[in-house]
Amino acid sequence: MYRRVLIKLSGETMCGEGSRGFDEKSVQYLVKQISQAVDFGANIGIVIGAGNIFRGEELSNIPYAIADQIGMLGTVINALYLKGVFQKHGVKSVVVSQISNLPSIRPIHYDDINLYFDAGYVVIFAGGTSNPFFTTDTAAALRAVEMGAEVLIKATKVDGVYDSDPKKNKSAKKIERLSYQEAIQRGLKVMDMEAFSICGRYKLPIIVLNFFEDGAILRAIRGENVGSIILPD
Ligand SMILES: Nc1ncnc2c1ncn2[C@@H]1O[C@H](COP(=O)(O)OP(=O)(O)O)[C@@H](O)[C@H]1O
Ligand SMILES: O=c1ccn([C@@H]2O[C@H](COP(=O)(O)OP(=O)(O)O)[C@@H](O)[C@H]2O)c(=O)[nH]1
Repeated sequence: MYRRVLIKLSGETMCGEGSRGFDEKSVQYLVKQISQAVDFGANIGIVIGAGNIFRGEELSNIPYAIADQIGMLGTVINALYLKGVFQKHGVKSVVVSQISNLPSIRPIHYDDINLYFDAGYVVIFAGGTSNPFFTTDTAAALRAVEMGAEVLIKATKVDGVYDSDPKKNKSAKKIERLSYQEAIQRGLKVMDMEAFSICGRYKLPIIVLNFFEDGAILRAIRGENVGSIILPD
């Protein structure tokens, strides 16, 4: 089992695949998946994307750096939304970020993160890496290392790593176990190369699983075989 886990959630977990905004049923499902992990006793950190609101690449009429800052603000919106629904359902959480000092957001302090976990809070990291030109996959890898996670779970729309994009190639084959090096060399685009590289450097395992498979996150945290795992050689 894993005791300390960083879960990367796509923004689309807020609304359902291919949709936009927030959908009550999707958010209920999300709260259920995270509650299961919290009730199991794991320390949970979350990095959430903003694909349900805005991705920088969607705005081609303004400079990338500015579009990406709008994207990062989207992650702050999602983090606060998540905190709100967690609160409603009795899940204790704290939002931390370096890019926003709103009344419900705290700055990131390493010492405090341990205190939050000791007190049973879910820690939601908002604002990506704080830098344009990156994505929340890279933010997830950085925050996972910073919070001392034992594993990074990428909860996404496919049930693992394939030899090519399974959404585009129906005969793609699943790879249940691989190394960071292999993921980078073969250009497997389920995650950013920067994220693979950071996790590889700090020997942090990555599990890629299907968020829409009920209970998959909990099973992965319990140490069961779910999705694909990326490990050192
Ligand atoms: N080799 C691969 N194995 C699995 N998925 C892949 C691969 N290459 C591309 N993908 C695609 O990557 C997607 C996950 O990445 P991304 O869209 O960034 O997810 P998220 O929105 O969860 O961050 C999958 O839905 C899949 O279509
Ligand atoms: O460190 C970061 C993280 C995110 N973003 C911006 O925020 C958007 C939303 O993040 P992401 O695409 O990772 O969301 P997801 O696909 O996971 O929902 C990105 O498209 C980028 O524009 C950024 O500039 N720097």
